[in-house]
Amino acid sequence: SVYYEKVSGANSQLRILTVATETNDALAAFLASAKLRGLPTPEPLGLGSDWLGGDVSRGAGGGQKILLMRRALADVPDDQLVLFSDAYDAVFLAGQAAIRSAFEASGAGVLISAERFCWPDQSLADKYPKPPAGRKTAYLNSGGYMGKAGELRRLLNYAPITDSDDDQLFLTRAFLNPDLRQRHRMALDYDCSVFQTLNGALSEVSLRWDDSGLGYLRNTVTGSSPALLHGNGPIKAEFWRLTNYLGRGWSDSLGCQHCPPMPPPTVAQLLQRQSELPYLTVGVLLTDPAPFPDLLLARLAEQTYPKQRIHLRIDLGPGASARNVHLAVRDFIDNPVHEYASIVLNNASDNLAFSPVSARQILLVNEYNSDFIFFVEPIAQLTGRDALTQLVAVNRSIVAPLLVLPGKLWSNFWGALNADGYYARSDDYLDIVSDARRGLWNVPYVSAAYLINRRAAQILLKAGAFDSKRLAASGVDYDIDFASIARSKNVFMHVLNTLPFGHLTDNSNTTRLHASNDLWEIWANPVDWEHKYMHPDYWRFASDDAQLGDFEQPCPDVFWLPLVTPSFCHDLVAVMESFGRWSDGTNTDPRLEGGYENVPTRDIHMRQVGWEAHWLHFLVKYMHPIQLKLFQGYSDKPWARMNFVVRYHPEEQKELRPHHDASDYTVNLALNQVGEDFEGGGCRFPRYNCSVIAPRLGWAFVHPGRITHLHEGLEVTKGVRYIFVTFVNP
Ligand SMILES: O=C(O)CCC(=O)C(=O)O
Ligand SMILES: [Fe+2]
Repeated sequence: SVYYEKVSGANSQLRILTVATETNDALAAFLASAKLRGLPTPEPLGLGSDWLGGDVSRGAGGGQKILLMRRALADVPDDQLVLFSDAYDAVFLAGQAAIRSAFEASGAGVLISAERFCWPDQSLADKYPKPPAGRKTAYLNSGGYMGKAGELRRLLNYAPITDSDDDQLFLTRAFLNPDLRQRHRMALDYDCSVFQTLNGALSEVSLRWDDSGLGYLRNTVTGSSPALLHGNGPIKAEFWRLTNYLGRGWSDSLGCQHCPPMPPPTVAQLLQRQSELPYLTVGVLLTDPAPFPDLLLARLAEQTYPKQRIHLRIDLGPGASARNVHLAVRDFIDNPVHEYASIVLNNASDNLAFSPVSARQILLVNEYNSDFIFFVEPIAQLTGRDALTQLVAVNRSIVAPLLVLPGKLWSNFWGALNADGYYARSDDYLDIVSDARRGLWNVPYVSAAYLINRRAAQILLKAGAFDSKRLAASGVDYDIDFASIARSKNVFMHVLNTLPFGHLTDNSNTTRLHASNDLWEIWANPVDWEHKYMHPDYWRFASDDAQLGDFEQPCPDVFWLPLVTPSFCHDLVAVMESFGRWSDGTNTDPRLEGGYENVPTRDIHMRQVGWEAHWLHFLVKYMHPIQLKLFQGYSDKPWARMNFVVRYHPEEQKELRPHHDASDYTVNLALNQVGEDFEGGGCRFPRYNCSVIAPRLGWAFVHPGRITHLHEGLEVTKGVRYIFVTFVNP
């Protein structure tokens, strides 16, 4: 746990030195961890200067760190206690008293971090002294050491070193020299009392939380609670994952410690202080095919973040060249109620080179005035109205709202990486995806929708993250490439699930072929499908509570049922009209087995437009529960050979003579509106001298097909009447 102690004088203050040639999220995390533990602010050496120490993630290097330390120590009083730590992969887990007493207990003049692996010169491994029994951290790690300034200064000057020499080799050679080791009382921190290296030690550390919810580690081998955790070597993703729990993030007993304690601000509150709010560019990247573009845009328009602070950009790429995408965008742009700071449509449908990455690049180059850029890909559906507000409030380099494919474990973040840099499941992945753990999570990969702040965008742009030529040459997936550049630049990616923000759609089978592609999504994306196409009142009639008596009967044993939305009706008519091959309404019908239709209508069968299986699925999923209520004891799953849209028109077919249907029961669904789209029409049941003459859009009436329910289609006198007729269980 943490100690907040009284500091008696300047000399007794520990000084923490680190090397950081640039500021970034990793340095910020290091500094924040020191602050959280009440430690003096670490002093970064070399800020703003060029890093000359080589790429230490690939090979040896880092001598510049030693040189900077020598210079910094030159005028520090001899007996000042100094701790050195790497800056970009370390966090403090304890305060000054714990560090000081662990150092004193070690009896060392210079206490140095120890690790599992002998690096960079493995041939030195057998020159090392044997560690105490049971300790596996036998080798020196130069990322952390401490001692009195005088002792450190003398040690670091024992031999010449250059910027590009290896600092770990430099300290190793000193340690392996018995004279030097003794002279400076050098000791490796085998007990991990101060320094915990993580590489190779993941299974030896266990997460704990103190009573206040502050996270720390217990080393289960040594029994210590190390003061400084170092994500040395190739363990960065695991290291940063652990840090989600090592501050005041999420704890076992308190859960999410930074979730909004109060309800999020209302729209009115936001509007009141909107002039203080940062500007956002929202880039909607409709570059790939994806279902429900209309829902995506409508949900964006529902966001609480004030539109006056949003520059909206919509990019249409060649992959999204479907009729419904273009219609959705046109409807949205034409809607005069939007009050965005600006709104621009970039129609690049004909530009085959236009890709998600080039769309991002164009936006970033052109939109540097905004404080943040929010990229949305077409598979992201932001149902949570506060998503943008919350993402801006957490103010990170990159932050994604958690989006999960409904009913699946597929999401827009990864919790861990495998050795090749691809997906691996972290221990906490399922808890985060299921919202069992809510919070803000530092993760190695995000996709689909995320907010980038301006500083991070500049770094990534400079690093080539949006360079489509480089990307094409690399052959790597855009998202994976982007995340790996962000990681290499210490631009942190977070995923936020403090509130429900939305979900993903599955676009792996999305078609561009039809006039209304979303109808085809009934299997792949049932959640949005129901939202778009099921009548909102349907669920009341399908619920366990509803009974036969709850259904209106316009005629005896003819039942009204709210079934689908106006969008469904509109989309189905569009499919039929764009297909266009209406039957001629004569008795000869080559589509039928016998080739003869006794009571012909001018119609198109579902099979002809490739939507029969979808409708049969609909019947089983949505009509069966209704059937059980309307026709008690008749429990067979519904099936239908005849599913067709009829078109009545005064100059084509205008009516249908009295007949029985080839069905046990018939579903007759009104696809357009009497009074608006046509006049006349309706269905008359002569036995009861009763007609259904005011069909309701999206409602079906359901009636027995034979014996008692002889019926006729009444004359349409003006306009066009469309109905969708299904003969269930012929
Ligand atoms: O026009 C109507 O509503 C009746 C249609 C009909 O009975 C049929 O197509 O079998
Ligand atoms: Fe009929």
